[in-house]
Amino acid sequence: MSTDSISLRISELVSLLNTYNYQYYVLDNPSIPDAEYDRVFRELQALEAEYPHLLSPQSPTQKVGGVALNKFDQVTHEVPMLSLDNAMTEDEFVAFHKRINDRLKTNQDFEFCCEPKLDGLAVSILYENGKLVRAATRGDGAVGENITENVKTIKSIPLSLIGDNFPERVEIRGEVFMLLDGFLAFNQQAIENGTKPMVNPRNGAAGSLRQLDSKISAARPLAFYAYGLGVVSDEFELAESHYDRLQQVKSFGLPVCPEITVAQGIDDVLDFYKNVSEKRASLNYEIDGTVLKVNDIDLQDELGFVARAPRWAIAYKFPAQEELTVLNDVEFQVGRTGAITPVAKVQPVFVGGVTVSNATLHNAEEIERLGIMIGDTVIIRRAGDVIPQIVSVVLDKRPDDAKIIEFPTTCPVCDSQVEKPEGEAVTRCTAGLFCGAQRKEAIKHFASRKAFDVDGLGDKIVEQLVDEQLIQSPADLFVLTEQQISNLERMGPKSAQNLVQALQDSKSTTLPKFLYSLGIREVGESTALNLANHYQTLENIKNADYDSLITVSDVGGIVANHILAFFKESHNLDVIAQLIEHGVHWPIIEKKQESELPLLGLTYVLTGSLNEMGRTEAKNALVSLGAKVAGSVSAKTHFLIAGEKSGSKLTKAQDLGVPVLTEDDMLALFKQHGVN
Ligand SMILES: NC(=O)c1ccc[n+]([C@@H]2O[C@H](COP(=O)([O-])OP(=O)(O)OC[C@H]3O[C@@H](n4cnc5c(N)ncnc54)[C@H](O)[C@@H]3O)[C@@H](O)[C@H]2O)c1
Ligand SMILES: [Zn+2]
Repeated sequence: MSTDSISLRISELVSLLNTYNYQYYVLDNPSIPDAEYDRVFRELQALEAEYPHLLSPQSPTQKVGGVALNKFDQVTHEVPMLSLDNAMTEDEFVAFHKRINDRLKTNQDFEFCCEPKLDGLAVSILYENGKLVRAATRGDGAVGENITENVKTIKSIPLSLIGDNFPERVEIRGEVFMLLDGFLAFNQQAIENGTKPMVNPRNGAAGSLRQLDSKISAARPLAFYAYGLGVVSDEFELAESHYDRLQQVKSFGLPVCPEITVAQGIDDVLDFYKNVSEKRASLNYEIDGTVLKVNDIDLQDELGFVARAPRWAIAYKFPAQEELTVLNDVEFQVGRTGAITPVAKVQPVFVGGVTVSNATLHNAEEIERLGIMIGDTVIIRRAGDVIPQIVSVVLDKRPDDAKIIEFPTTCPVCDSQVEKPEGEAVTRCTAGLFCGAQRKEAIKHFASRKAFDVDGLGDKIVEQLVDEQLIQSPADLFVLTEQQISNLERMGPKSAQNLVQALQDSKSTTLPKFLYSLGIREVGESTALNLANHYQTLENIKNADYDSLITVSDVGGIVANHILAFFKESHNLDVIAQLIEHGVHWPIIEKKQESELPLLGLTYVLTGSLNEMGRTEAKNALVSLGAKVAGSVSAKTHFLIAGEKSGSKLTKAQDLGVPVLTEDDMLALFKQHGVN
């Protein structure tokens, strides 16, 4: 490369880093992952090292990134707040260790204070006579922003130091970070409210702290750990090691990260790194590596500083959890309950310790929220064992031929209609009985105890039958031969004969059971019973429209739409027709007169355990008498039936003055109306 092209590349890199720094430090809204930033940074560092005459003192490699915004008062740091050099690999850490060993001309193994690298932002907090008087951000290292009022709202930071053994004037430095549970809750709420979620906890913390209105900071889940000192009054006697100084800071009343330990030599440090990386997923805050500091303060002083970082410390980072990649395509997978999930097919990339080529896009709303298109450069995240996610799109890198992602209008597995009920995020295939993706679940449900109750047809057998392609829908069960069944694993001629007999026997059923067996979404046993009582025949139910369906007890708008979608799908109707053709039948239901529904208009709630009958049985009996059975007690509840060990529902009923019946009262009621 000619010097010209090198200096051109250097100025390109400088301008890129300046842009990234601006997005990260000023806007608290980075457009690329840290790993990409670090690569660009290192490329620049390497070029500057090779061509020192091209190194400018204005280069981002010579400065602490960040600026103090004018909207805040400025604070000049009495001792500059620096950054840290970093090591990405064990070799780089070992090289760092050798460098300081050479510099100190020792060959001994000195101590390191080993700390997690907290992923938040550095803050300086000044106490005078034990009172918090000022807090500031790092800014450009020399001048930071006065954020005293915001810092005062952080619960783990004391407004007054404790005890009486602290310096008259002391500046504590540490990291403000966001607690993960609070971060997740905040983002979930933001998505529900249609407001902008935080990109990650680090930027969430920075954005929350750099607010003019301290009420906003106060409402965010921020916390603080101290990891160092700035100015300290001369008279105060500080300990001689970094670790002991942190213990002093702790005795002043400031929190210090409990994971911090002292290690002797390289091997112990590497153990610490390994232990913390294993613990990482279980911590309630994000860390992106370890910070390893020469423990002895005299040695620290001997080593001193370079332009932007101390020589006596290094950030040994974990492999990146966020990386850049390209979205090549989107595939749509159908889950076992019919949910259609878009899966991002990305350019394979090493992230979170493994090579990733797929990431979930969740649903249509997520695609819209991200504004993502095929061909986009995206930030992908893989943390711990969590399925890789697409975090955001790098809009600057969108190619001209980027393609819109089309959500399928029919099921990619069985080509049936899909539905996406209003207000729901999930799109589903409506062919519950027919769809290949849903086959196993649909047939297991069909054969289950409360449905067709086929003796000997457990989940394992259903799976084998489907895997062997002996059945494709519940209707195929009834044409299975003993021969076919006896060839299955753990099945002999005798059990095959029994199973065929059990299938024959199950053909005689009831309309509520039949309806329930179909596995229509959200049509449980009691809804099926209500539908059967209301319409008497399957034909009537198939022909019912929305307005009619919602008049049925227990059926709301959502359930009505599921029922309509189910019977609109011709594949489902085919399976039903086959079932009937194979001899499935049920007795005609006599329409009950209103006089035969003595509990019409009454709402019951069941709680606690019953001795004489199951809860479902009791519920069905109540429904057959016209009652509505609700899941929770409210002012609209007429009676609570409380079995043994009743808990909060009983208390609530008593509070609301809802009459409470015992199991015996209930049995008496059933007896009175001829139900047993
Ligand atoms: N994505 C982007 O666009 C973008 C832009 C700029 C910077 N960055 C990221 O920020 C990094 C540079 O930021 P930086 O200069 O703050 O350096 P740094 O974050 O790599 O290291 C210095 C900082 O570490 C923090 N820290 C956490 N735990 C600590 C501990 N126990 N002891 C001491 N310090 C601790 C302090 O805040 C300190 O200021 C880059 O490497 C990159 O990862 C990303
Ligand atoms: Zn399907």
